[in-house]
Amino acid sequence: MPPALSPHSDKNVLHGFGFAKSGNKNNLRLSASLQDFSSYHRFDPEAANLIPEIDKSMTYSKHPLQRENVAASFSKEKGFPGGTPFIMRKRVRFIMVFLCLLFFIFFAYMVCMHIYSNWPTGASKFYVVLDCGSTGTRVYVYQASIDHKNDGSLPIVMKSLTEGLSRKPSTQSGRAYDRMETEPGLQKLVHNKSGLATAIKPLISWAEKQIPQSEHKNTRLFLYATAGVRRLPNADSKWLLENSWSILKHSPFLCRREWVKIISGTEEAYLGWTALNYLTGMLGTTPKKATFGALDLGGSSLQVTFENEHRQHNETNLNLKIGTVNHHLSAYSLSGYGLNDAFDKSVVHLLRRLPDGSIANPVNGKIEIKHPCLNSGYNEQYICSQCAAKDQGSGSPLVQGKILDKGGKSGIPVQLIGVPNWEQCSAIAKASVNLSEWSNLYPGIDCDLQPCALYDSLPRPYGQFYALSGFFVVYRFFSLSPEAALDDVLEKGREFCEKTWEVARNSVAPQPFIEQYCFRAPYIVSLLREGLHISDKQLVVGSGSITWTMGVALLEAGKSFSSRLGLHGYQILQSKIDPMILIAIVLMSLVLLVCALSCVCNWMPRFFRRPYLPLFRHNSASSSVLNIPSPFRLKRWSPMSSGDGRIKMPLSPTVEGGQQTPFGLGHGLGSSIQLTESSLYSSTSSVSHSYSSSSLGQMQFDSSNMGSFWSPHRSQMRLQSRRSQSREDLNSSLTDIQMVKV
Ligand SMILES: Nc1ncnc2c1ncn2[C@@H]1O[C@H](COP(=O)(O)OP(=O)(O)OP(=O)(O)O)[C@@H](O)[C@H]1O
Repeated sequence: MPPALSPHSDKNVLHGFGFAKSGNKNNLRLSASLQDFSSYHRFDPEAANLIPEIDKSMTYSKHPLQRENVAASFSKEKGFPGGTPFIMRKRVRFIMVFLCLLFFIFFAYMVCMHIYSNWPTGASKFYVVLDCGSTGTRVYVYQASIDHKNDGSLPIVMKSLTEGLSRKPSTQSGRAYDRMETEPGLQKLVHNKSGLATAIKPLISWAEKQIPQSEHKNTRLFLYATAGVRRLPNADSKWLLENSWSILKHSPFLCRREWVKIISGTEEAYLGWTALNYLTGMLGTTPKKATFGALDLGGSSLQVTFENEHRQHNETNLNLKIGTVNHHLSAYSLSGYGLNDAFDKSVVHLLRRLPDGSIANPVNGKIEIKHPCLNSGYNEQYICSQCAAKDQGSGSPLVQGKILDKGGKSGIPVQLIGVPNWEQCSAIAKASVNLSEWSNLYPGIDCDLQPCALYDSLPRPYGQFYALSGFFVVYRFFSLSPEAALDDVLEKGREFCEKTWEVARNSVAPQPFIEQYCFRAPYIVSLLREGLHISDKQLVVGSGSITWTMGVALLEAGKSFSSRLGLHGYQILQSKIDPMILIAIVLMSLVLLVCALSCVCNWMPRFFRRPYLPLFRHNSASSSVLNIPSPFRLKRWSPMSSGDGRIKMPLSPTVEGGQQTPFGLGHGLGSSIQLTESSLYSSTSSVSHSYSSSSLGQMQFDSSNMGSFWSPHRSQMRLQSRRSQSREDLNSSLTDIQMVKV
């Protein structure tokens, strides 16, 4: 107990409330609690212009001691050696508080985000993606959910729903893919409303069955068209998209007009790459792992995507940020390099070599083409899509006119006759790959010297690749394992070509394009080796489940989950915080909060300002207004026992006057001490903490317990009834209390 505040001091009695010396600013400052400060800041003696105002307003201003006491009591220069101006100090304090709170908010945010992002979420999201390819239209349904694994991988689980689709081995089923699809591709259904509805509606109905009905409304539906629709005239593709939208807007799913569109070759490329690297566990991992390049071979185009640190080719560059990881991609699409288009090119190639007369005078009205990649005995009509294309040399059409066959295929009908010859077939496959055959490039590209499927402006693929879609289809057709070498493909292709058409057709399960596999075998080998300069060592053949549609769902799910968590680009979704660091952050934020509250004690929650928390009260009595090291200094509180065994409290008038403890807990023991202090101290506080608004507030609480000691005094009643005590009230209270004491 500070001697200057001792109730036993004569000087204290003389000066009323323990202000031992009018000139002792230390002691005087001790008498003011934290709560006083902001209420009485106008008492600052350094703020000269305020003093006359104070003098005028204060009822006790004529009392020299009190006047001096007040001035001394609120002089803060003790806390700031050098006499910093009050406004400056106020600003510093404000900035400190602001910084503390800022840090506290930041740390609290970090902790919340960590907890929130690791919170197991049962909720999953569904996505429906319609892939309108050149070969057909398919629907994919994905279910996405969050799953935090501790291996640094992306915390999104993407599941493809395939209920009702039975996957059979290639010997039993010709269907290479595990998907719901309709044929032909949309590009063959221009201005055919009923055909379009037949192509789309069954897919939507199937998707509806995959997803719980309650989720239909919230399930996003996307229709993305690729190469087949991409190469249509603008008016035709527009018609297709508008009419597709008319069907889809009536579906139970959530669909917008802008989600019904043609995606560019580059988009298709990076979406496929995203799906591949997600499924192989390479996407967005921390630390970053080497990703796989993707070779996605469709019916019409080939998409090439790989991570490329050398970014000299701007038009193919793409920056993809997944989680905290940046991926610099090269992504491009080679139109006309898909399996179906490549076979078409082989027909064009042969057509070009026909004598002019055989085109001008077709046999029985049909142009006959002997194809070295067709089995003997094969003799079928074929609609050549590119035969009506302009001859690159002359600029004139190869064949005049264009017809639509029964299936809606547009092109020139030709009669294909199988005349198998493996060497010639391999040469035609190579010609289909060589860009100089299909462009005005001169001189032609030497496939041994440079990747002859690529323009100079396109970056050469490097690194490890997954060969997807069409590559997978060919491998599956020949029952090759994913590890099989390209020479194995050639071997199988040669064997297949040597069979008669009858034998060849019956050697596999019924499926489309059986006749083309004799060509497809040397074609994919030539495309990889000569067109792209990719060797066996760089290659793995991927499964049919890896499609760009999963990339759509994945990126959508990423957006949706990260925005739900208030995060950006999965950054925090991905971040892993060590539990020890987390604990440190929690502690740090609490310390900062306490610091902030200490700085502005008036902001301290009322709970902490209650007198039954002796720690705080005592502190305020023993420290200066501005120099409070810690509000929680328990050890400094020590109730004293009076000679008669009752509890004595510092500065307690009850002690001096031999007053009984209001709760009758006269024998202060153990845990009762605080309670006793709490009730007793209210009287004490009204004296020693006479400027404390919290004390005043406390007095209100304690009045009912104070019994006769306080109740007769009008001033005390006033104190009890008003929490926000004005200065005048306070002064008059002080005067009254002084009188009581006397
Ligand atoms: N279910 C299937 N069974 C057997 N082969 C198939 C099947 N679906 C497609 N194919 C073959 O695989 C090739 C590639 O098909 P895919 O679906 O990947 O391409 P697409 O999407 O139609 O083409 P693009 O993206 O160029 O428009 C097709 O040309 C076809 O020959």
